[in-house]
Amino acid sequence: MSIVETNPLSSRDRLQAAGRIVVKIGSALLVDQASGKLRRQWLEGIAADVAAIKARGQDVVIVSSGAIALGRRHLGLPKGVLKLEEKQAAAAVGQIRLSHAWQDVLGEHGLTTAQILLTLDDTESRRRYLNGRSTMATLLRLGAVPVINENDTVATSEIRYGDNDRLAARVAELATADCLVLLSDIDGLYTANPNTDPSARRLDVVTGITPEIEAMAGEPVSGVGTGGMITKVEAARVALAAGCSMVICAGQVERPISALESGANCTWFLADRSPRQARKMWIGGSLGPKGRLVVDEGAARALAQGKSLLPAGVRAVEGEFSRGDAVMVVGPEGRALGRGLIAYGAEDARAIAGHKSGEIEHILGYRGRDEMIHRDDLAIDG
Ligand SMILES: Nc1ncnc2c1ncn2[C@@H]1O[C@H](COP(=O)(O)OP(=O)(O)O)[C@@H](O)[C@H]1O
Ligand SMILES: N[C@@H](CCC(=O)OP(=O)(O)O)C(=O)O
Repeated sequence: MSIVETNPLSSRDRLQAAGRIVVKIGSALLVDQASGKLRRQWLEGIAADVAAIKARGQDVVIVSSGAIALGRRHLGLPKGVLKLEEKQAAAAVGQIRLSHAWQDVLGEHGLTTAQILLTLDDTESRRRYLNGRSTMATLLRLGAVPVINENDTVATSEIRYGDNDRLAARVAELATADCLVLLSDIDGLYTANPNTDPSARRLDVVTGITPEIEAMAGEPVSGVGTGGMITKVEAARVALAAGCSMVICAGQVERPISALESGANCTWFLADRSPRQARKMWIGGSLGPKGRLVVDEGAARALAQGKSLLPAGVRAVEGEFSRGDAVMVVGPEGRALGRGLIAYGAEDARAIAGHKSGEIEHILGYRGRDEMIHRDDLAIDG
């Protein structure tokens, strides 16, 4: 049975223990349904919450919906379901307003906002995923608050996440976050849709996405947003697999994250591994290696200590592969040491093998990564 009745740790403990938190905000919270206008005061409240988390030294990434809901009014589009091209046009108009609003409210707290618009391809294609990951890591290291949305204007139906719950889970994975907060119009997952079933009760904690949990979420709903509970449960599946715990709580209150920390109702979906462990399991287990790197004794020792693989320690590069592919790493006597995602294609890897990282730019004509395989992208055996 995967449903636990009580939550041994408080939400405050869980949120404060996280190094990196992704907060997903649905359209219905950001945009007033009747007027189609931005809910400015509410936005100021959430900005204050974000600033408080940042002040504790934690990283925050925001996944903000609302571009379509905000843009449609300015284009004079009718109420009701829009055609895809109308949604795309509305998103183009709404996104710029949404980003400005975030910049204003976060700027009040001295925070720098960074806009990232993603398409499904950006997280599903390994190469683009690695680029996104490294940009995200750099922004966070420099103290910015990334505000992310789907790039609705270019994403057509086959290549869309379609809802920001799943996008948020992919972002949590991309950012190696350990906590994903879904601010919703409801305070958690209920045993059935509480709007139609008065006997439905809210779960405090879920530890695995079983068919029973999926059945509770029911069918997707539509309104100003998209999704419903099923997309949140799917998001939980992705987040938990990435070692990121997820919480659903009500977002309508003035400072929803403060409210959560003060004990507001919610449902926690608890991960059973850390994001780092999850990533290593994924690299070690599910990716077929496309090539082999033979490393020297010094590099083998460094890898065993959890360090990155530098080009200087690579003696030979075998096989054909692209940047971001999985490769085997073997020691000087051919002993398998583990696997990793390589930062260079085969040709460039051969060119820089045996050279110091400082020579990369001179050899390749561009300044690539210092590491052949970064330690976060390595799964070393034993
Ligand atoms: N088992 C369930 N528990 C909670 N809500 C459910 C459940 N099944 C369906 N729902 C519906 O899903 C809605 C939340 O999804 P949605 O409105 O898309 O949220 P958001 O706008 O925050 O993304 C709830 O308000 C409720 O109507
Ligand atoms: N990317 C879209 C939002 C899609 C979406 O999932 O909305 P919601 O269900 O309100 O989180 C937009 O900005 O309008």
